[in-house]
Amino acid sequence: MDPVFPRLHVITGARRPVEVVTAAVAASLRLGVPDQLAIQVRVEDDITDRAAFLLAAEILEICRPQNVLCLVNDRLHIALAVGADGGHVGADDLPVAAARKIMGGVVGATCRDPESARAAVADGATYLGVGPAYLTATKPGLPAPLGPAAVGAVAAAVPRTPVIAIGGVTAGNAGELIRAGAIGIAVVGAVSEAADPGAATERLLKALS
Ligand SMILES: Cc1ncc(COP(=O)(O)OP(=O)(O)O)c(N)n1
Ligand SMILES: Cc1nc(C(=O)O)sc1CCOP(=O)(O)O
Ligand SMILES: [Mg+2]
Repeated sequence: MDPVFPRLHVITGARRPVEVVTAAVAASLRLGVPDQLAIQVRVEDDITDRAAFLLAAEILEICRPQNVLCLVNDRLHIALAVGADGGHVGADDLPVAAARKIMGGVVGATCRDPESARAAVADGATYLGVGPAYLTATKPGLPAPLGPAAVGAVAAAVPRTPVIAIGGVTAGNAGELIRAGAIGIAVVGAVSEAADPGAATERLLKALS
């Protein structure tokens, strides 16, 4: 497992993504841990590639000078076009092996059980997003929450690969996911919906320290 793989992944939501990313990056700098933060640019499916490209390019410009990892969800052609550090794929996206073929950098893969986790790692995944850990209103249609024990079972199946727990994660429940075996967490609402996204990022980073 890479010891410097970021432990807090802030995923953009529909609301004020650039403002949220700016605040999150600034918070990581205040705490002196920009290498512990990753930003994942995630847009809804009805957003055009052009708009997604422009957003990803703007967000990469905020992240790169500060050594904050910048990933793009789903649209690996956009990750490559802007020169992001990598991308994240799930069941409806490019297969992990195909993503690995075209992406030299980080490839994240969504997995919900030990078997698919082992397969994703064999196919070249750098890290796994495992969830939903808890109930979430951010993405409809997800399976029932796994809870910390099932997240831990996935992590135990791939001991050399960072597992990032996602879905309903907050500063209050992050600790039990880490104790269960996740190396980190990914959040949308806990930062995007916060009145103060910078303060929310600080709370999450402190919960992981
Ligand atoms: C870190 C992380 N984990 C899981 C996901 C979900 O990816 P996916 O299943 O492809 O769903 P969408 O995000 O594309 O709707 C993620 N994005 N990040
Ligand atoms: C995009 C996404 N994927 C999930 C999965 O389990 O695959 S949960 C999720 C949404 C995470 O948002 P929030 O932090 O607001 O719960
Ligand atoms: Mg996807």
